[in-house]
Amino acid sequence: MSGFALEGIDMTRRYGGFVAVDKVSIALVPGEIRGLIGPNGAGKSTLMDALCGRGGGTTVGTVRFQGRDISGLSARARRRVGLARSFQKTNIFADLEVREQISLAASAAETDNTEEVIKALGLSALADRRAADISYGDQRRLDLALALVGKPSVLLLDEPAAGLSISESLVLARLLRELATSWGVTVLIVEHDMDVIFSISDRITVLHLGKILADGPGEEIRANQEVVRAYLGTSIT
Ligand SMILES: Nc1ncnc2c1ncn2[C@@H]1O[C@H](COP(=O)(O)OP(=O)(O)OP(=O)(O)O)[C@@H](O)[C@H]1O
Repeated sequence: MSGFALEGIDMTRRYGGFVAVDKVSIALVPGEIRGLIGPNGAGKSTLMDALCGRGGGTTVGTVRFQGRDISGLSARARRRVGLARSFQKTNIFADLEVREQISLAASAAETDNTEEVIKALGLSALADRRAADISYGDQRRLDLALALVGKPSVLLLDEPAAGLSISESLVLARLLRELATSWGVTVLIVEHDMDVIFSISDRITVLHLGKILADGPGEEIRANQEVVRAYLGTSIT
């Protein structure tokens, strides 16, 4: 056993002749929240896809989940062992009620912790409302609920705070932090909101042009001049 919750070793993904992710290795310790940042097109979503077995292109590399090589498993089988993924675009069905959607996701994941997820995500008061009728911030929380059905031990989150106001983003960040602690979930999160990333990540990995540019605790990343030049610019101090 490696002791890691999730490891990607020498992960490469090509789309035709284009290398979107180039020999990237990443290892998450159980319970950590890892931020994954970098400029547009750096390969962040592609790396998540490669880890969870989704998307097109050709993937090379090894994915280990709690020490077990899962590189040969389909995305569905990886979900079943406990590796969940959420997407930039919301996955919810506008016409279904909140509880119905979570329950549907639960039966697809062959589990039934609908009520537990509703409670943990603070969705009880909205459970009987159609997704179309709740606020965008609540819809993003529902998205997170769908990914958390079945209590996956590793969660890959792609821009969960996209489109949220600063205060909504920070509420979501706090919720994630609490869930990571109380449920022991390990999280890899891609997010362009640097307040969210720096406030919740135990460690941050920076991708640039498909490769790892830096990896370390937040304060180290903020002080890294290469990272500042490639991504953070002067927007963060
Ligand atoms: N299905 C695909 N076919 C061809 N090229 C792709 C495909 N998916 C992604 N790419 C390319 O791979 C590169 C990495 O894309 P990716 O979406 O992973 O970047 P990202 O860091 O997540 O960017 P963003 O922050 O804008 O979401 C980009 O140049 C993108 O155009």
